[in-house]
Amino acid sequence: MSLPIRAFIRSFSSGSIQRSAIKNVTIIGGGLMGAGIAQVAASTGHNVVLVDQTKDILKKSHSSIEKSLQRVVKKQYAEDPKAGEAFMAKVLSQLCTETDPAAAVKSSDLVIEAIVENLEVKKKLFASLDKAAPKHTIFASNTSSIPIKEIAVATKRMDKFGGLHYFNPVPVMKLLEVIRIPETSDDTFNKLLAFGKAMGKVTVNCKDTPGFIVNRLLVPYMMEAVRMVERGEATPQDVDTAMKLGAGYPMGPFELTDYVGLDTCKFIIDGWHAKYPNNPLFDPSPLLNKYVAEGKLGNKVGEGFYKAKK
Ligand SMILES: CC(=O)CC(=O)SCCNC(=O)CCNC(=O)[C@H](O)C(C)(C)COP(=O)(O)OP(=O)(O)OC[C@H]1O[C@@H](n2cnc3c(N)ncnc32)[C@H](O)[C@@H]1OP(=O)(O)O
Ligand SMILES: NC(=O)C1=CN([C@@H]2O[C@H](COP(=O)(O)OP(=O)(O)OC[C@H]3O[C@@H](n4cnc5c(N)ncnc54)[C@H](O)[C@@H]3O)[C@@H](O)[C@H]2O)C=CC1
Repeated sequence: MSLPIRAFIRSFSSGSIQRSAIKNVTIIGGGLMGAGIAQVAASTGHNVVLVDQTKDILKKSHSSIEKSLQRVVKKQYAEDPKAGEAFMAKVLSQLCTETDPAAAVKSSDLVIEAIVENLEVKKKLFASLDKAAPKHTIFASNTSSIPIKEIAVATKRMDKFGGLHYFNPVPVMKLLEVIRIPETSDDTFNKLLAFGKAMGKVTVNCKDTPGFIVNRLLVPYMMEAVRMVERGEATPQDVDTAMKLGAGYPMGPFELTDYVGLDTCKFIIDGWHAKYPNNPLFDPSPLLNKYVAEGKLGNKVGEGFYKAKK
């Protein structure tokens, strides 16, 4: 592990991370992102309720959190396994699961939504949460590509609405994009920034523009790599090798697409294409569509452009 990541993870357990006004956090969606956000929020002293549609899904979320925590603890507490066990028990004791979103937000200071990248589904969820959550509760979406304002209009608390965009894998990636819409109050925005810092993340302020900062640059790059293969100019393997060894990226664009999820990439690009049909950077890709139609969604299902390593 590189030193900065080690120091970052160490700060979880040493209590050196800043505190924020937000203590009780509800995370809706226990997939790739929601599980990671829940893990880091609980590791940094927050009480976390993780919500998904079924108990079976939540069992998988819990076991992925345990595995990821074990990776952290194995390295962090290599010389003191007992303290590692205590840390892990403490983190897990601050995390519970729930299938009823309305029950899960009853004493929540902050709700972070990390469900499927679909505007209508997100709006429906937030409209119902708006009725169930206390007045003071702040709402945030982890959307990769949907304008925050288009989600926020489903609620009557746009002043308490913003975006918290995390990066995969959440326990390792240090960045958090904090997005405000014109209606977001200064108080809400400052609380979101403080919460991000309390989670040990470095925050950047973003406007509600397509893809915020990172995805506006990263997704067109990933899509152009797919188009390069569609045009028969190179193989995925050669593109990945080239970008890792020639540009110093930790993963090539095809490895990264498998890691993010081909379905998520398709949701992003299709959404942007529908909104900005004349921008060639947002053109859909027949090859990506084919893989998604075949159910090759990436590492989360065992296969995408590559077969996932066991
Ligand atoms: C789509 C969106 O909206 C936004 C997005 O998220 S875009 C995607 C952004 N993410 C990226 O770009 C990721 C790019 N890839 C990387 O940075 C790296 O390949 C990686 C951090 C994922 C893995 O790093 P690696 O060196 O190849 O592998 P690995 O050795 O397994 O992991 C590095 C360290 O992180 C730790 N780690 C990796 N995944 C982990 C996880 N899920 N939980 C806990 N620890 C983890 C490992 O234990 C390892 O620690 P040591 O160095 O102490 O051994
Ligand atoms: N995959 C990535 O690298 C990143 C994804 N995101 C965004 O995070 C969100 C989630 O993405 P992933 O975690 O990758 O998806 P995922 O497919 O791994 O997980 C989504 C989870 O949400 C659950 N879900 C769906 N509808 C629900 C509902 N109405 N109520 C409760 N749970 C529901 C699903 O059962 C699933 O477990 C998306 O908006 C995505 O764009 C953001 C950053 C990175």
